[in-house]
Amino acid sequence: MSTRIAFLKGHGTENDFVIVPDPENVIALPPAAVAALCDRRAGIGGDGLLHVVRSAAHPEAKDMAAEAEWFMDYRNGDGSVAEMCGNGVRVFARYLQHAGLVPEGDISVATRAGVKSAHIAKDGDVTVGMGRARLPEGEVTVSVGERSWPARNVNMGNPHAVAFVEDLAHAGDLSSPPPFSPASAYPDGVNVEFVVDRGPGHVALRVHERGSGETRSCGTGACAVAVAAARRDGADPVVTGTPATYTVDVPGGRLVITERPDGEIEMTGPAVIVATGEIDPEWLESSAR
Ligand SMILES: N[C@@H](CCC[C@H](N)C(=O)O)C(=O)O
Repeated sequence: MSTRIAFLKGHGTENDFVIVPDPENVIALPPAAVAALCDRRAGIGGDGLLHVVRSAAHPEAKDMAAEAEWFMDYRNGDGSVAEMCGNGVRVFARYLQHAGLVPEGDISVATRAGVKSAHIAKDGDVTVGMGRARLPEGEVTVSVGERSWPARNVNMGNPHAVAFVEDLAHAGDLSSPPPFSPASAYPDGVNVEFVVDRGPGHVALRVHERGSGETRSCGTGACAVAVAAARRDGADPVVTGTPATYTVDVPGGRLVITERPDGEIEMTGPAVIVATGEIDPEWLESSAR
């Protein structure tokens, strides 16, 4: 009889993940298997999957092993690979603490977008050092039905288009990717955030995530939104020397994002482990065919 495979389920502001601990990187997780695990009817269900691997055991993370013992091999719900997941890093850190693999306090996590630092509070929030935003030049437009909006191109390790709208309902059905132009702005697809103001330093978003559809939160998206809002509001902490903090409401909760005078972005929010279980390896193998 083959060995059963452990999994956990977790979420951060209701961006939910199947967590598969696999320290030595021996579990086969081709895109079809990931999509089957993330399927909400025929699988466990999740917006994405966190494959937990020792950095030294993963070809994409070996070079980061000296700085970070654990690698977040992140996959979208459709099985595609993404560079980074902000809510995922918080949940990943919470899992490591929950499993006794790291102490409370400060840890490092290797990702495809580099090593991220995380501060874990036992029963509270997790704060992640998300690195700096890149703001590629050029005008971008996103559309939903008959409506179009200018969008800010913000790269948080993964690509985002941030559009300020009058009403979040105008974003309509976000299950399919909103069209954007020019196509050259995002050769690998994009996560699209629609944003409204809620008050000074306070915004709310809806998001279409590349590879997952509309989700109830996106951590990198919230960071991209905070940076786009700051620039729109005339604030650039690197220039002014004053940090810019935005509260970002997402359908699944609230994140607080601060851009510091050195350009580094910090994201704080919840990270919850909700269940543990076992995957039937025969089902997993057949789902990959
Ligand atoms: N939910 C994530 C982002 C996950 C990756 C994204 N869908 C992509 O393809 O870039 C977050 O919290 O940042």
